Amino acid sequence: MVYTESNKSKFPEDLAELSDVLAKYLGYSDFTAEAAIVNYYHMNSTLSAHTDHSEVNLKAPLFSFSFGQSAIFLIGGRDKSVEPSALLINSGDIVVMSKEARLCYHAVPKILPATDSPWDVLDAPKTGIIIPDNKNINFKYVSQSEDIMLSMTENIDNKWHRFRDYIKESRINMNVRQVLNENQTSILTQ
Ligand SMILES: O=C(O)CCC(=O)C(=O)O
Ligand SMILES: [Fe+2]
Repeated sequence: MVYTESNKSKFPEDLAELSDVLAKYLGYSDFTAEAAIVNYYHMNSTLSAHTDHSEVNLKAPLFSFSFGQSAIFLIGGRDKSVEPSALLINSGDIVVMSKEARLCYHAVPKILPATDSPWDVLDAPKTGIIIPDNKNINFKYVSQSEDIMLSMTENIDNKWHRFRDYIKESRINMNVRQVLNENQTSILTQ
């Protein structure tokens, strides 16, 4: 069993908020972000062909957020006889695996150097960085929005270089799923 009630923690509020905004935008009004895998890739990392089938709810879409270096993403069919298509995934791209694609085989055979490096923008003195005014945003999941705004500002001012040095040679993928069916409150009562 991949998912158990005895081994779980609270889903991060900011990622829940981001997933909710995307779900609403795409028309998936019932989507709830309940589990996420964070994949860390070095330049020589690969992820072999697999399907994501451990969730109780296999109808809900899967949202895949990518940052940093680029990747070749292969997506095939429900079995390995289908020849896959290749997509180039760049930093900031979101792959949505929904409907037929939800249970298709996929893989990451290659990480490629990004041609664009948006993380360097923060080296320039405060150009292009707009911290939104949280008073005008209605958050659904984020409870302490002031804290998030504060840590964003602090990270930009003091800690950004650490992330920038890391991401120059890495790719981070956050793979968000709904686990339970609608009206289901725990993994035990399916
Ligand atoms: O890194 C990616 O783009 C895909 C990751 C993935 O397929 C997974 O976590 O199941
Ligand atoms: Fe996957």
